[in-house]
Amino acid sequence: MEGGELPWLLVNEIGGIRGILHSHVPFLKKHFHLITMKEFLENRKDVGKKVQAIYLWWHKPVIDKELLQSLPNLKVIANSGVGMDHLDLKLVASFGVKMANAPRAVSSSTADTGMALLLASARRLVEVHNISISQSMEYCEADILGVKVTGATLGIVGMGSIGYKIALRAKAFEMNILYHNRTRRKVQEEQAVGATYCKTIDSLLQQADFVMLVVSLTPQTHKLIGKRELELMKPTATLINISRGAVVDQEALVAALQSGVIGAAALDVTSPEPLPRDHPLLKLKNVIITPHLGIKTDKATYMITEEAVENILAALNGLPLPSEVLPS
Ligand SMILES: O=C(O)C(=O)CO
Repeated sequence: MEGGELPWLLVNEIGGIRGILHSHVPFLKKHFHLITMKEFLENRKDVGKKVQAIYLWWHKPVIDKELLQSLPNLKVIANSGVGMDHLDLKLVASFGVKMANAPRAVSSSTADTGMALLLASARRLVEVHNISISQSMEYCEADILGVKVTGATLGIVGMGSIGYKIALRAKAFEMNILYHNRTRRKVQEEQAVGATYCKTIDSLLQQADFVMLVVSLTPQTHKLIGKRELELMKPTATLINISRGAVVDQEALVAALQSGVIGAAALDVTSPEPLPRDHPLLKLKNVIITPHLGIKTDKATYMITEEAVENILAALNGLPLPSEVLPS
């Protein structure tokens, strides 16, 4: 690829499972000269000097010391999502490289995914769909009673922009909303969505019919929900995870679901992703698993690319990045 005066942007690949979407390429090409990892690896020395930015799509390419050392003019890495747990922020910053995520583009679609899982689990949509398309016509008589969402209590763990959008949606479903967050939201913000702050996660777990995990994965939230926490939940409660698989102790979750410690789980994220085909979670009737659907809508993914471009251009022009992420 030849690229006039445009800055060089490295992406993992174009298309494929871990590649940027074909439909985003014309927009990216307006601003950058695109280089794939394959092209970079074929001519590491010449290409490496030219790359000024990386756009990470679904956590790829992997950013390690070796790659950073091969890109002496790299200024910025933009991530196609909000979670940055796949990046060693301190390492990247030590190379003088700025980082940005895409919170504006992500929050609504991820909140929709959370609500979709809540509703699908409550009304056992996957189970009844499977019965409906099976040969058996006796499904009307089957004992498939769901959980009433209206009036039920939702506990949101993590009240950032995604958590708050979930609360907005849950309010429309007339749910009682509890939340736990490192810092309490302003009273006006709580009132706007009718959410009550729980100082401890334990009290939220004890009261909620649905617990929705929306925290970032950090050393503090790793296995935040383990055996003890699951045992605090109601035996009828549903755990919904749209954050990261490692926020939950998965072995403890399997045991809790098998023994009726909790009622059900709906998981958009697991550890690892995807789960091995023989994993016990895949065999449980009271579990719904989606493949990290998160932001995946046409509009949201396009907005993510727009947000990434905005951040990259700001960094290359020496301006403040709209969604800069700093190492903590
Ligand atoms: O934004 C992210 O990090 C996501 O995982 C969205 O699902």
